[in-house]
Amino acid sequence: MNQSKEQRILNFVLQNAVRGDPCSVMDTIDKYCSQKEWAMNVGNEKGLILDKTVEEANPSVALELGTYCGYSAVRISRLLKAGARLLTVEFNPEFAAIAKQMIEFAGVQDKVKLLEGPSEEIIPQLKKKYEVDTLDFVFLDHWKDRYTPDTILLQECNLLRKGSILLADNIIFPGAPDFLNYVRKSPHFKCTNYPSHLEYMQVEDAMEKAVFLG
Ligand SMILES: CNc1ncnc2c1ncn2[C@@H]1O[C@H](/C=C/CNC(=O)c2cc(-c3ccc(F)cc3)cc(O)c2O)[C@H](F)[C@H]1O
Ligand SMILES: [Mg+2]
Repeated sequence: MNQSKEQRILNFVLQNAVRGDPCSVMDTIDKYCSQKEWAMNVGNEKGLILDKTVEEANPSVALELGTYCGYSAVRISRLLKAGARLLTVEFNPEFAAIAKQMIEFAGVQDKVKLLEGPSEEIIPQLKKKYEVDTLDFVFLDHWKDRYTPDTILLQECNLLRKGSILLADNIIFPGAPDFLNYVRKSPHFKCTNYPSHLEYMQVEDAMEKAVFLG
C-alpha cells in the first residue's frame, strides 16, 4: 500500500532531522515541502508571525485547532515556558499518528497534548476533562469554515478571558471571509492583520490576530 505524503514528510524528518531539536524538525519539514512536496504547514514566513504572537501571549495554556503533521505544534511548544502546555486538536487518525511521532521526535511531547477528535466535541470538554480554566492563546488552522463556529463555541464555553489572543492562518488563501467579518465586526475583539505569503509559495496570504476584550 503506497505511503501518504504525510508519511513521506515524517520519514524525511526521521532520517534527516536531529532528534530532540525542534528547530531542526521545522527546518527539515520546510526543506521537504519547499523542494519536494508542498504541504499545508504554516511554514517559516508565517511561522515567524506565529512565533512573535506566542511570545507576546506567553501562554500557560495554548490551544491549536488542526494539528495536521505537527509542524506548528512543534513550533509553538518550543517557545512555551516551563510548566506551560499546548493542547492540539486533530480528528484525522492518520494525521494524528504522524503528528504524535513528529512531536515525540522533536522532544516536545511533555509540553504537548494531542487530542484526537473534532474540535466541536473537544472544546466543550476542555474545562472538565482537560482541566482548562481559560485559554491564553488559540491558533486556528483547521477547516476555514470552522473558524467562526469554533470561536463562538470558545466564548460560549467561557474559555476566553480578557486578553486571550486568537491567531488565524489563511485569512487570504484559502481565505476565511466569514471569520474575518465576525471578529472585525465584534465589539469583543481587537483585530490586527499581518500580511504574509502562502507557505512555500509566492502567493499572498495573511494572518489575523484577534484579542478578546471580555
Ligand atoms: C472541524 N473540526 C476539526 N477538528 C479537528 N481537526 C480538524 C477539524 N477540521 C479540520 N481538522 C484537521 O485540521 C487539518 C486541516 C487543515 C485545513 N487547512 C487548510 O485547508 C489549508 C489549505 C491551504 C491551501 C492553500 C493553497 C492551496 F492551493 C490549497 C490549500 C493552506 C493552509 O495553510 C491550510 O491550513 C487537518 F487536515 C484536518 O484533519
Ligand atoms: Mg494553514
